[in-house]
Amino acid sequence: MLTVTEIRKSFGRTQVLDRCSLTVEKGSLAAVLGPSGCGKTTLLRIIAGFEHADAGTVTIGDRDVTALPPERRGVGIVPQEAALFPHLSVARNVGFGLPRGSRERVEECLELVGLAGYGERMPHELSGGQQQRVALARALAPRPGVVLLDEPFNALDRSLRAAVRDDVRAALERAGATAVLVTHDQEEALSMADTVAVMRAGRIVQQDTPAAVYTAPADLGVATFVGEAVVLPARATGETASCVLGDLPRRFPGPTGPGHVAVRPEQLALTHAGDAPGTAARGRVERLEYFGHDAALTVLLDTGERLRVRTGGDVRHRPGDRVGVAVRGTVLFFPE
Ligand SMILES: Nc1ncnc2c1ncn2[C@@H]1O[C@H](COP(=O)(O)OP(=O)(O)OP(=O)(O)O)[C@@H](O)[C@H]1O
Repeated sequence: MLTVTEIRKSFGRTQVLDRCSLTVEKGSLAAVLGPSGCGKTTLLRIIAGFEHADAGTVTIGDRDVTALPPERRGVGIVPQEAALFPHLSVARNVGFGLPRGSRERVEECLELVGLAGYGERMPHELSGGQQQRVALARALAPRPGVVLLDEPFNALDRSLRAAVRDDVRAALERAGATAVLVTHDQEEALSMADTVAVMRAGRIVQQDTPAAVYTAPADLGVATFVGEAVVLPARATGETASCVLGDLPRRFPGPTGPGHVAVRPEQLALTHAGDAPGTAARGRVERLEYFGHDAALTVLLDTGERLRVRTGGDVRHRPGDRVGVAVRGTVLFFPE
């Protein structure tokens, strides 16, 4: 288990981490998700020991490693680009940090990442995805207490990314590794991790399962950063939130007052204008983006707001059409 408690870090006058806390259960993968510049890399560097925190602690298992140098922490790192030694074979790259005569462990680690039999190849004979898996094998080889992955799929092209993600996830699972993945890609975080830690301005503002972060975001910022959301001014009473889309049931009933609702695009349904009873809002389709498996329609409401609505691949509305908008399910309300 990895525990990061109340870390603070400033560079000069700029505070980069502000009471930053993170917990990763043994054998699980946590994704640290946040926009560029929020402090993700600094947090990783502090866990690895390349950077010293101004305050706070880092514990791995039952060891407080806060004051230890990197080589005594038992942390493995997979950098953004594999950074293999080009003149060493795959096996020698993986065995680099191990005592002599560790051939069996090298083989075992290559098998973990699905590259059994590749030991004698040279790095340039591998694809980008295979190189990244070798980098993971190298990080796992000394049996580290924690593996840190710093945006490890950035250098890979899109078509390769999903497959390499699956391979890396499976290898980490087989190795029983406790791992932290840093990413600014929400789909990557939601699909790969056991928990997602959402980072903003040097703090983890919410850490929970992917489903909980998506369906019960801690605040409006998390709701809009993790997944798309249509945000509208609203007024809540206990059970409902009223906005231009009608009086909508709240997912979490709470106090009365002004604030905002967040509606996921897949909760919005379009009807042919006027023909559905109970339609609270009407407007006109402005734009259609077709993605094959689904599509997004931008609707300009008669009241002036714009909504982005997700529909299935079978699109029944065209730009210029008059439509009604209905909301399915419950909505999130955030008081002001
Ligand atoms: N050694 C340093 N000296 C001064 N400022 C630094 C240093 N390292 C990082 N910073 C600043 O700290 C802030 C956070 O940087 P960090 O690299 O941790 O963010 P990040 O979330 O990893 O961003 P990205 O996703 O773009 O890599 C930035 O404003 C950066 O300029």
